Amino acid sequence: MSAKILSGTDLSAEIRSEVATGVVEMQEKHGVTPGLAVILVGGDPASAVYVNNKQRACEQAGLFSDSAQLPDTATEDEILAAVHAFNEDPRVHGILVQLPLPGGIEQHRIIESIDPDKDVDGIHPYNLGKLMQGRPDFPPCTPAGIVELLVRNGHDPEGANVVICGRSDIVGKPLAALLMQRGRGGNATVTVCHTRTRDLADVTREADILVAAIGRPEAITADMVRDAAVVIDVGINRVDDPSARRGYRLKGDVDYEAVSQKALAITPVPGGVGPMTIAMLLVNTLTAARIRIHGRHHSG
Ligand SMILES: Nc1nc(=O)c2c([nH]1)NC[C@@H]1CN(c3ccc(C(=O)N[C@@H](CCC(=O)O)C(=O)O)cc3)C=[N+]21
Repeated sequence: MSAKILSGTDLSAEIRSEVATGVVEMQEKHGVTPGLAVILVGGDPASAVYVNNKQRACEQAGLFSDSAQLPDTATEDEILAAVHAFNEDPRVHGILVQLPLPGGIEQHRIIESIDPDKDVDGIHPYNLGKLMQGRPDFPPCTPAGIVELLVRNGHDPEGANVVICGRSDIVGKPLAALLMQRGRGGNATVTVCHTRTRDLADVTREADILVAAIGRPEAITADMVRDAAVVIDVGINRVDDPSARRGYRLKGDVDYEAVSQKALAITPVPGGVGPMTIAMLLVNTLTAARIRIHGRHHSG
């Protein structure tokens, strides 16, 4: 058997065009153009690629976009000042601070300085609290993208055993919360695995839906996957490849070749979860603009 490929490239294009329609409607009805600001600290080339992708996606969907690029020597106060400036900027509805921040910066202080109404990443404690209560305004982008990939491809997590490998604040933990909540994309039975999990393969083999968010290339091998499982690969590992255009290749956290022989469906890397993350960032930015216009209760 060869797994069906769940294309994030295709679905993200669909969602971005839905956002574009929403943007035009908002401009016509309210004269408002939703805007996103990205703050990038330091010169990590991978981060710069994502920031460029985000800005290009904004422009294509008709959103306003701005960015602040600070050197990796930036102080906490300088980063706080950049956040504050976008908090006060009326053209900006959403703010994303690219993580991780350089060592020595108190990441939580920066995140907590973001206006929760502009926190389109959904990582401010206020928004994470609402997520835990099953009423998120801004579901974190990568988890939200994974839920859309599942639901819109006919793999509703309701009643399924979902195993998530990885417990980060930005992927594993919020994804578990989304999948276990009541309502659309939820009602799953969720297990979260991590570096201290005993007999990991015994746990992953129970998964109807397996999510790999580990950050190590090909960590999930075929023997860890149940027949006909749906496999979601969140990994975006750069591995050296002198024959590649850029000198590296992207590899997921899943051994794609072997696992796709066994799975029912699988996301590729690149072209899977990555583009979905960006699409959901635009969705959340449109939501943030709606909230500014109508208040938190009518944000849909
Ligand atoms: N506050 C915060 N929020 C984030 O959402 C966030 C972050 N920090 N820090 C870094 C990670 C990573 N991330 C990606 C987004 C898009 C692609 C993406 O578009 N990937 C393409 C390929 C990109 C390439 O060619 O390198 C793909 O998978 O097809 C990848 C990774 C968001 N992140």
